[in-house]
Amino acid sequence: MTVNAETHTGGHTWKSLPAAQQPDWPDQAALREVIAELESYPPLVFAGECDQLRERLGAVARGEAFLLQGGDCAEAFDAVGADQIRNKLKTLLQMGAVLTYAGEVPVVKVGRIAGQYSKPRSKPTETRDGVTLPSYRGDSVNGFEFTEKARIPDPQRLKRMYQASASTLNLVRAFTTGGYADLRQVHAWNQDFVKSSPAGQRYEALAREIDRALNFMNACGVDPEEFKTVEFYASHEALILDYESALTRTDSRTGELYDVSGHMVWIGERTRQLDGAHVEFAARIRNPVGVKLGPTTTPEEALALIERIDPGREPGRLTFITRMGADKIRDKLPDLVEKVTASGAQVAWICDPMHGNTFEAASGHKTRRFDDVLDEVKGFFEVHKALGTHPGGIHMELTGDDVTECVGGGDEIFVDDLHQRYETACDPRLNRSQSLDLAFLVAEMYRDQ
Ligand SMILES: O=C[C@H](O)[C@H](O)COP(=O)(O)O
Ligand SMILES: C=C(OP(=O)(O)O)C(=O)O
Repeated sequence: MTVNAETHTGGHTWKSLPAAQQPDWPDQAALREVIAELESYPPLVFAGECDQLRERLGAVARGEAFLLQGGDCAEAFDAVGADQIRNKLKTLLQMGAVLTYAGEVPVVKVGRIAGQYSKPRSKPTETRDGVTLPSYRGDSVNGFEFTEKARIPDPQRLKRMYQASASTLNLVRAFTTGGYADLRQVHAWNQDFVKSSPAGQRYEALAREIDRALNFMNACGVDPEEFKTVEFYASHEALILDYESALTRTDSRTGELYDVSGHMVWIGERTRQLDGAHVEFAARIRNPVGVKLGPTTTPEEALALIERIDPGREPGRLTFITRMGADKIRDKLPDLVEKVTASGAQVAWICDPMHGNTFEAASGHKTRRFDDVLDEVKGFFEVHKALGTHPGGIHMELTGDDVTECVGGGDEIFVDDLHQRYETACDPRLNRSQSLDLAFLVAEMYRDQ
């Protein structure tokens, strides 16, 4: 990986195009200083790892693997402690074990982690009790606290984003390669959970089966190294382009540009304009790229996105993350999948059953019903089954903590419970029990497919 005068030129072509959802930084000179500093920082990931993930996602696109992508809606600078990171990872590892064992499919594990600090918003301002302030846009931009001072965009926060991402990634790497993610730990991941939750008990039964399978293999003299560590990748929305392009570097092996702020980045529903800066940025980097597709997406737009971002039609390069809403997916998805498939492109199709199913409860909490989330995933599987295409994975907002942000699930959360542990800075996440419930149900759907 080299950083030289040329490094960023190819990564700057977005600058002449309209960029949606960018902060209104009040001090441009301060922003320029921060960008220059970020440009001197070392990469957070290695370009070769991005290539490896692209290959893994190629298997997803070809129908040979399943993507589990999940984590916080918005990571927070004050939540980078070991317990919080371990809890998220543990939940994803447990979901991965369920999907691999019960779904009988290799699972590619990607966190919404170590960089998910920036949020696009529906409205630029928020009003409370007659006071109007700029909306919170993620810890990378401004503070969550509803005060004038906190809500002023501060570019120094971009450096904190880098530091928080680096610390998180460091711990994730330690956990996933240092023994914690060894498959023999399937019970340990569940220890604090087994007694308190039906999902935990169901998981324990599955973990016993995995144990028996491992013991059997061991008795046969097979003890694969692959079971001792886990391949785990980091992803986030590439929203704040000044940050992303400051971390875009020329790979010395290939001379190509990589956004080394994470392994995979995606473009959101609000920033996927074909003539916009985000698509231009994504087209220039070699990382695997995701694009969110909401219910208004036309097949022509999807095909144009493929032309821009994946002109070489390389499986794994482009992942379409559909987020239609449970009530729309069965209507809207078939045409997209059919026309994209007919074009010969091999994208990975992933279902985000969260963002199309948000509503405001009477208490004022933004929430989602577990049943709507499940229904969107069901619709996703139905559509792919009818078309003979591959339901490639799920993209979830979840946490390892026992929060009360989404209603329903086996260990049911009611609307009246929402206030108890509502901790998200933006959208509601499934808690650990709801996440595991969902993993079991998705594994069944996958096997039935
Ligand atoms: O996480 C996604 C978006 O940032 C979020 O859904 C926007 O929420 P808002 O409608 O409250 O702005
Ligand atoms: C903003 C997000 O989603 P979308 O772009 O689909 O609304 C998100 O996933 O954080």
